Amino acid sequence: MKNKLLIIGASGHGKVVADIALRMNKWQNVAFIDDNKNITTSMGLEVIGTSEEVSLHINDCDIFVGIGNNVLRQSVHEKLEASGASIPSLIHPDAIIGSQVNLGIGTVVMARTIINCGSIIGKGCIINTASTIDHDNYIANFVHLSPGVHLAGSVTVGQGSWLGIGSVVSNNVSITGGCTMGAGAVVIKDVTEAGVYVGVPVRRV
Ligand SMILES: CC(=O)SCCNC(=O)CCNC(=O)[C@H](O)C(C)(C)COP(=O)(O)OP(=O)(O)OC[C@H]1O[C@@H](n2cnc3c(N)ncnc32)[C@H](O)[C@@H]1OP(=O)(O)O
Repeated sequence: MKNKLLIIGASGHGKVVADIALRMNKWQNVAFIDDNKNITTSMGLEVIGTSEEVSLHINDCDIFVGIGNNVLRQSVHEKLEASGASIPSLIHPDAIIGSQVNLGIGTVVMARTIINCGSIIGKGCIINTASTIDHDNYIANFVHLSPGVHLAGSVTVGQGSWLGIGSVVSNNVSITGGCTMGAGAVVIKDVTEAGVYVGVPVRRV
């Protein structure tokens, strides 16, 4: 671990990421990188350059991708990882993490989230505010669980899927990669084809 943290992305999601990093109190300095040259500060923190300049900071900073879009976050994260960057995981002090939970690098766990025992969370995931992941879930890489998502026991969510705000998944259900579940969706059976799903119970749109 380094004593500086650089967050790639200074807009909405990046700001929440920075807030969590500051509350963790592990880094002496937290700053942003952003490709919008008009943004010079965010959250009172300095924006020190664009993504082209990230390589200049790899030796002296931990680096975290604070980009909400799953595809873009995956692409930036994978380049960083390949270049040997030190990528932390970030956990809000008010999150509750059970025993035998594994969290991948580049994953952020936001306030009031609960992850119960035996769950595995991949890398580059967003476990957003007040979501719950019950026991023995498997969340693959680059998934976003929006605020207030509730996953029952033994749920699987495949790579890059995005579950919209307030969506709910029943126990033992598996959602394949590349899915979008709309706000308030309820998933009661396996979803085996990538696509956009909405409603209670979900239908593909
Ligand atoms: C901190 C944060 O902000 S994290 C981000 C949280 N944000 C969210 O959770 C947003 C989730 N996004 C949604 O729910 C979106 O509506 C999506 C992604 C599911 C669909 O968006 P689009 O692809 O633009 O679809 P579009 O708006 O054209 O809707 C297609 C159809 O699905 C319906 N639909 C869309 N969303 C929903 C929903 N959540 N529940 C029920 N029906 C829905 C529409 O009414 C429309 O139906 P119709 O064809 O009968 O008219």
